[in-house]
Amino acid sequence: MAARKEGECCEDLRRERAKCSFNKEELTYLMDGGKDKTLHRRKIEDIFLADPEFLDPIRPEYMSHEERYNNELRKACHMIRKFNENEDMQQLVGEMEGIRSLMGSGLGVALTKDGNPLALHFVMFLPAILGQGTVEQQGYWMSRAWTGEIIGTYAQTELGHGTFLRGLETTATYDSNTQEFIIHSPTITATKWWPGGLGKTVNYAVVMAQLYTQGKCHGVHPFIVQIRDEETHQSMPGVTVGEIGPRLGMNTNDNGFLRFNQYRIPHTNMLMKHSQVLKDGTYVKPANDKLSYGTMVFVRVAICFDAYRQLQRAVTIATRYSAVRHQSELVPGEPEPQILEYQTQQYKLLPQIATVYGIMFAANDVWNTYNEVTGNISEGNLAYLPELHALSCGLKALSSTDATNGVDVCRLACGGHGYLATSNLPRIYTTTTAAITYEGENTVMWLQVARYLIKSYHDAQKGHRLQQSVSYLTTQSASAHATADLSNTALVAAYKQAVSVMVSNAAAHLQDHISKGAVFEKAWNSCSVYLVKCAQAHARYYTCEKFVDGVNRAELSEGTRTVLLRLCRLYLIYHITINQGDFLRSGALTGGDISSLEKEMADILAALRPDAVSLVDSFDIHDRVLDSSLGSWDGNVYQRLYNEALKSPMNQTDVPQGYYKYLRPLMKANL
Ligand SMILES: CCCCCCCC(=O)SCCNC(=O)CCNC(=O)[C@H](O)C(C)(C)COP(=O)(O)OP(=O)(O)OC[C@H]1O[C@@H](n2cnc3c(N)ncnc32)[C@H](O)[C@@H]1OP(=O)(O)O
Ligand SMILES: Cc1cc2nc3c(=O)[nH]c(=O)nc-3n(C[C@H](O)[C@H](O)[C@H](O)COP(=O)(O)OP(=O)(O)OC[C@H]3O[C@@H](n4cnc5c(N)ncnc54)[C@H](O)[C@@H]3O)c2cc1C
Repeated sequence: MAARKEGECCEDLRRERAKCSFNKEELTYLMDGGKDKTLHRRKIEDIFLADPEFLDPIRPEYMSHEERYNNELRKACHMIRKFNENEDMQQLVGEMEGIRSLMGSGLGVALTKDGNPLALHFVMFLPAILGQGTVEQQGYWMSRAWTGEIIGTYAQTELGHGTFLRGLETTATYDSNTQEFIIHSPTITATKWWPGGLGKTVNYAVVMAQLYTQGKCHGVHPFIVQIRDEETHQSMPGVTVGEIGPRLGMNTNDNGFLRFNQYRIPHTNMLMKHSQVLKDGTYVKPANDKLSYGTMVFVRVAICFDAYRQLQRAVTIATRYSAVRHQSELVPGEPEPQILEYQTQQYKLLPQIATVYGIMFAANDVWNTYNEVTGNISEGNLAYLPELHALSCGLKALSSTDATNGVDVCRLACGGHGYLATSNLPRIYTTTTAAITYEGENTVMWLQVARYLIKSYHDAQKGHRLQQSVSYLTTQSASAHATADLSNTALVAAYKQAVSVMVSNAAAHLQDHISKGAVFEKAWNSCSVYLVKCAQAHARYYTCEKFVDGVNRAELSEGTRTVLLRLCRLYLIYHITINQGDFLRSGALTGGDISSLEKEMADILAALRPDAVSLVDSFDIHDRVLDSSLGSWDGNVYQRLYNEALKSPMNQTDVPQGYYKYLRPLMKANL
């Protein structure tokens, strides 16, 4: 593949690549999960990227909203057809994981650009059927949905409520006479608002609605609802559906609105894996009423993978550009250095490379936990559900925040050119930041983690055994850091101690408010800024621990392990230095420790500097997936910027229409 061949690059990048101290392929294999998987991924990329159907006639930024939607829909449908029509392709791409990569942050971002109208079908509609449907329901709906015979989305959020699910207003009232549910939107705020693909693309949706049967409300449950006619694609009688208008980014996802007027669906359309309504209207409770939130748990875990892949792209662009860009003088009279020579630039970029690995190791761990816990749930054991919920909320919030901040740091690190659409950094940013809001707004996610931490803290006080991710709340004490041990193990212990003290302080603050007469919920609100900090510190500790474990367990040659250990060390130290107050106040580290760590960080930046370009090369991102004038493999930055500017439709004529209509009359007004 041309974009990966050595030798075809500018002199700056050639020299950078010659300095590489480790085996790049080893890191690529580590990220993909093994050599076979890397080869497999490259093969799929080669097939899809060679297909001219996936090319855009012009940059999507120059198209109208509707043209952009049609262009992305064309490519998304071609992708599904290519997949369905070819058995070899199905074998090659694989099941859910492969198709998710085609639709999402892997290869998908090269095939469709600013949101994929079919993404929610694969990311949430199919998982909702699998996670919430009975075996018979899965058999019926999956066979139709998998091939694209029907297309669906996940319609939960309403105009009035996104976060507070118990406040959703859409109703599903069971009529035992006809054995139907009546779906209804009683108010304007009950209008479903935001679901991807809902506006114009889908003909079905999993609708989350308050279930009423035998005169009683049983809370939010999932229903498969037909939105549009399968032949004409017109909206069904009793259904009003449309698109919600332009957004910060992801504009071709056709996020939509949806209202129901006493709309009837068959009894069989309630997804009944966890709770049931019998034909006579009797309600059968689930083992845990939060099981109907399961689709969100799955997607929160998946978001962690999207987050680091977006950051990988941004930091690849910014690092290569920083090796090609020369600016200012480091030493008066000497040639202008590559901007990557500036320590401040290294401090912007190298921690982002480390963050990619930190999130990756933690995400892999949560993914394994997700599979274990869902396996247990299917056998009736729900003991680990609260821990999984807290981990998935915490890591979703940490990864989307870190990736968004990191992408913006990369954009800023490219100076003015990073602000250009052709750098692709603006689009990567608008896509990444959306994940802070969707699938559970991050502050709300942090507060869920804090709730779990405080509960666990109180359990520990009562002498109960804690689940593994919070077991440190039993064992750590607030004793001052005694030794000069600053090994990775000692730093992870310091993270644990800092959170442990913070959680115990938060519990004391809560108790203080309660002692003064506040009800628990009001006391909680009064402490919530600090509670969020506890949750963030916990998620950071967890990520640090998984990073250290991940590097220790990886099978790597000496040189590759050394570079990965440096990144790991940088990650541990970086977050200590930017949150040093937590470590000092808790007594986990001394001022002297932090000074030593700051010095060490400067040394690590210098040690990693020669490997910077090779580190991002090892992410192995194809030029078409990067889609950036600043970040391509060959480093031919200036020519690409110029060529892209020439393609602007405004440059197809010398004098614009606007000149004759507006400018000339103004300029010649006094003649
Ligand atoms: C390509 C583009 C892809 C884009 C995809 C985007 C798709 C979407 O955005 S879909 C919509 C996503 N929406 C959300 O995520 C909504 C966020 N809100 C929520 O999840 C919940 O309402 C939440 C968690 C905030 C609070 O729920 P609520 O029912 O009020 O529960 P609450 O009273 O706080 O807690 C009750 C208990 O349930 C637990 N709980 C809450 N959620 C869960 C869960 N998912 N699993 C297990 N337990 C849970 C709590 O921990 C708590 O436990 P405990 O009492 O032991 O402490
Ligand atoms: C790009 C995109 C795609 C989306 N796709 C879908 C989709 O496919 N399907 C779907 O159903 N939904 C979708 N959503 C909706 C998304 O899930 C919600 O926007 C999200 O859950 C946040 O809810 P909200 O908008 O009601 O925000 P709000 O809850 O109103 O949040 C507003 C502010 O209030 C704060 N706040 C709210 N509650 C609390 C609390 N308890 N404690 C402290 N602070 C609080 C928040 O932190 C935030 O600062 C999408 C959203 C976006 C942006």
